[in-house]
Amino acid sequence: MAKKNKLENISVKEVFSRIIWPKRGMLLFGLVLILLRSAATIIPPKATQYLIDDVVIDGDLQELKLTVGLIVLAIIVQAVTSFTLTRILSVQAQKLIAKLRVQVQKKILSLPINFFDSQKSGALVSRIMTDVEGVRNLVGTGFVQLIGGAITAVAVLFILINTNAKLTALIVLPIILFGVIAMKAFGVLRPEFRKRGKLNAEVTGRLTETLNGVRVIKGFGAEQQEIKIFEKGVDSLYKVVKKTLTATAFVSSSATFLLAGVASTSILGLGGYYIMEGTMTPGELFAFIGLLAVVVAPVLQMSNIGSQITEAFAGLDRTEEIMQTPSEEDDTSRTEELGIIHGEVKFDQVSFAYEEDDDVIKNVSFNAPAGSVTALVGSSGSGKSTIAGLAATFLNPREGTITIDGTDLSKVKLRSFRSQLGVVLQDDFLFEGTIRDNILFPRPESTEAELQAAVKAAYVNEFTDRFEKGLDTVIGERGVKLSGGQRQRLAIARAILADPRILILDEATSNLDTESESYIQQSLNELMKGRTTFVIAHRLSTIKRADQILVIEKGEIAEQGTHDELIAKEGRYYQLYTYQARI
Ligand SMILES: Nc1ncnc2c1ncn2[C@@H]1O[C@H](COP(=O)(O)OP(=O)(O)OP(=O)(O)O)[C@@H](O)[C@H]1O
Repeated sequence: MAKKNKLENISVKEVFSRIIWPKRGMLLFGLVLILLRSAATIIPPKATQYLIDDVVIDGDLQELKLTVGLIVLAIIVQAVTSFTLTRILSVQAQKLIAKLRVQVQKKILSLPINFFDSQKSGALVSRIMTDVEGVRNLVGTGFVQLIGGAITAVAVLFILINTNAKLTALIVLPIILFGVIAMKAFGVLRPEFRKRGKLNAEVTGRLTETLNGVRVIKGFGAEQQEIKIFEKGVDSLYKVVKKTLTATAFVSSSATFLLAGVASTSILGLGGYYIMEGTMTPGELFAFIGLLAVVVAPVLQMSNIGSQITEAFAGLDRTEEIMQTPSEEDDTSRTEELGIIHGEVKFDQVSFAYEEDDDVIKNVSFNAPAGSVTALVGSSGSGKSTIAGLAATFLNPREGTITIDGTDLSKVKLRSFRSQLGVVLQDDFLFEGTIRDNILFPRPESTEAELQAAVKAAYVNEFTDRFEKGLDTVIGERGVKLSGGQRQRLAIARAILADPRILILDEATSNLDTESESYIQQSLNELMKGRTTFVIAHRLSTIKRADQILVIEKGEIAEQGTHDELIAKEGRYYQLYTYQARI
């Protein structure tokens, strides 16, 4: 079951051990570069002090050249270290983002079907692509700058105390005040950043649905409705972003006001007075102000980085929520590895509920011998898809057992079962690519001969032969559009190639012309041959050739038998058969 939106904060310790520690070598190198850069930033003010107080006064031309040379060198070191730092750390951060995206996508694909029922696909896309981006602030320049900045600030503070303790005291108070403001602001920011991630996912999710459903929206002239919903979503997103911007701006401007404003003007005033008094040289004051900038710059930077890191944590909180959701395979009771199966499926008093205490399948028992075809018929909402979902292990019984060749399906390792399962659904999933890729996708390692055999068995070549590029024709948004019947045959070819022992078939209801219909029937016959098939049947021809028909009513088996038996019985099936043209 998907964990209900209860967000646990990911702890600093966890982030440290999982994200920062593995990159320690590179981060340490980054730190060394930062310290080197900091040392280089201290040189110009100190050298200038020497220049003003000694070199110029002494008129020593040689020393003047040397001092200016040293300043130039320091500036070059600053430039080179800054470049290397950004280059190395940012690239590493992007590498980590790529890795995390892969992990999150893998995890999401491992989650049970009911997780997807409760999530918008667009929202999941945003979780995979956007939520992990924040880590660039942890591994990128952010974290290292935070540490490096703090070390530099403390070191320079010592130099300042050494130069003039009283003046230094003047700047400590505003720095502490700023620290308090920043901490408060970050506390406010984290939930807001998290909310932003959630809203972003929601808006993206709805947008994806809108674009996918554009035919229905236009068909009902409902564009205005969608525009309003999107506007509302975007507006909430904007409001949250505004709030985070306000908090971040408040932090940076209070830093500018307290540190650059209050601290530096007081120093200018008091320092000027000291010069008049003769207790400080102009060079010392100049150096002091220059060094003050070296202290203030990382503190200012820290305020920015602080919010970036807060953002990173918020994103990781959301990623963590996904990573903590139990995967299908996490079920510790799934220990049995299935070998090659015959395919006998038995339902023994199976009940199932989507919502607690509301059984949609009640006490269903039947036996599907290996290689037999079981047709599920019944009115809409009676539970046909749910039974098929149970047989496919997409759902697990609440009560009762389903066995495969006598092994309890709920104890079986999913991979060992699903590798022998095939599903062909209504309006089956085809992706943009060639027809060949679409058929090969469950079994990419198949040989050309196997592929050709599947293509023939499903009568796909009947239409691909007419395409100039045959099986290599691109289909989808930017390629050839296939008709409903052609799509179905392609999906059938895919299933034939996969050669499953158990087949779940949700027959498409679309009306096809007689020629297409006959191709589909023949390819379905080919597909079902020798496989245990559960078919949610809409074609009379499929139902007639089924070994058994289960008539499902309100989650129960109302009748069971072959077509002839059930017609002779003149019960529910007979009614459905005679009153409805299609079942
Ligand atoms: N994911 C779900 N969450 C909650 N309830 C569901 C879910 N899927 C189906 N149901 C409910 O379970 C019942 C059986 O649905 P099911 O899809 O199995 O019926 P069906 O016979 O396949 O219907 P149809 O022929 O219309 O596809 C219905 O009442 C439906 O509303």
